Amino acid sequence: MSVRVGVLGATGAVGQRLIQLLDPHPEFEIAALTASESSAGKTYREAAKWRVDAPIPTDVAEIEVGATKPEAVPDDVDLIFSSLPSSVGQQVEPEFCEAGYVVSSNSSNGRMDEDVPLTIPEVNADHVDLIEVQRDERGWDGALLKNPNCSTITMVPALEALDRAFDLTDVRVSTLQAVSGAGYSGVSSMEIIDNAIPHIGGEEQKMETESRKLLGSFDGAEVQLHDMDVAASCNRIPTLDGHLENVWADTAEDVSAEDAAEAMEAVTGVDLHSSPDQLIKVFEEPDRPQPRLDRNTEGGMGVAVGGFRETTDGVQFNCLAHNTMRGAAGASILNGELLNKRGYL
Ligand SMILES: NC(=O)C1=CN([C@@H]2O[C@H](COP(=O)(O)OP(=O)(O)OC[C@H]3O[C@@H](n4cnc5c(N)ncnc54)[C@H](OP(=O)(O)O)[C@@H]3O)[C@@H](O)[C@H]2O)C=CC1
Ligand SMILES: N[C@@H](CC(=O)OP(=O)(O)O)C(=O)O
Repeated sequence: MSVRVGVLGATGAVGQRLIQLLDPHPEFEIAALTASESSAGKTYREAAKWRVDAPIPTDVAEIEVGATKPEAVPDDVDLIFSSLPSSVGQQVEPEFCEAGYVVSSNSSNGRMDEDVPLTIPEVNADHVDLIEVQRDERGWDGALLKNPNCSTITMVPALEALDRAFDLTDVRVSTLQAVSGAGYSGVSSMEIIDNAIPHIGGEEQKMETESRKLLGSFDGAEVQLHDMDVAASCNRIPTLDGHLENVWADTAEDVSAEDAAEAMEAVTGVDLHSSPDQLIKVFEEPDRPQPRLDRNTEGGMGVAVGGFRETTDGVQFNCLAHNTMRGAAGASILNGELLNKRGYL
């Protein structure tokens, strides 16, 4: 039997990706859509300025959009996906959890809260059980699970492979991020065409902290952050989708370029519908991965890496992932599948 799901922020850039991925999903059935007061009461077709490069699903198009509050969502909805602005998520996500809903959220609010699990199922699925601690502390029947920031998701699977084999000590990363990461009206064409912007508010700190939580260890009570040092520099460039990152990773154990590529190539997906068979695709060509050519690796749920070089204390490499698929909507859905499999719904 399929799980009835609701989507908060369903009309936005990430919300539309969620609809695209949920409509044909074998485990989930879309039962409720919400957005701001200005969209509430309209059909989804009227409320959403549909911008996905595939037709709007006809059955979803006729659903009436509700206000973003628990009373507007039917009680028989088992799982909520949230892609709200973080200032709105901060306020309403706890209200949904308190009302008994389990929420898989893409928004940045609360990601570093001590009792909120932050997961990439292929990397740290065990952290999901932090929900038990959360429920004890907050008295919720529902639960809140987060996926990380899109730039963080892009590098962490590769870092995890290196850490497991060679012990990471320091990570330095510089990003080239697509405009879709800022939302449809986030960066004006006059700002970004023929340009690069060396500032994305709050992004560097997210990469530096969320990566240490994801690679941290969970002992059943709390997550100890990984003790590696991470420093990031984030840049917006005029690509549409796909964040490309240049990473320098220092390790305690000796590592060659070949060893690093082999460790990453060996990473498989997990037994969840949206997890690819091979999580990390290694390119031999020195000029790959590239956003336009490689962002749809494994249907947008894979990570592409290449450009390996040995450095004095470790390796340098490049990595790329689709920021609204693996980096946002796909990540939330994968977390929803994890919640379902672990019996949290
Ligand atoms: N774009 C991306 O690649 C990524 C985005 N994110 C994060 O995901 C979240 C959504 O991003 P994105 O889809 O780009 O944002 P959009 O601005 O495109 O969409 C925001 C959504 O939230 C709704 N909304 C806005 N204000 C309110 C409110 N006061 N009450 C209820 N609903 C409201 C909007 O409804 P309405 O249409 O009615 O205004 C819309 O559905 C953000 O937290 C963002 O940081 C994370 C990773 C990647
Ligand atoms: N800041 C990211 C997208 C984003 O919204 O991230 P977060 O989920 O951490 O708010 C970008 O601009 O590409």
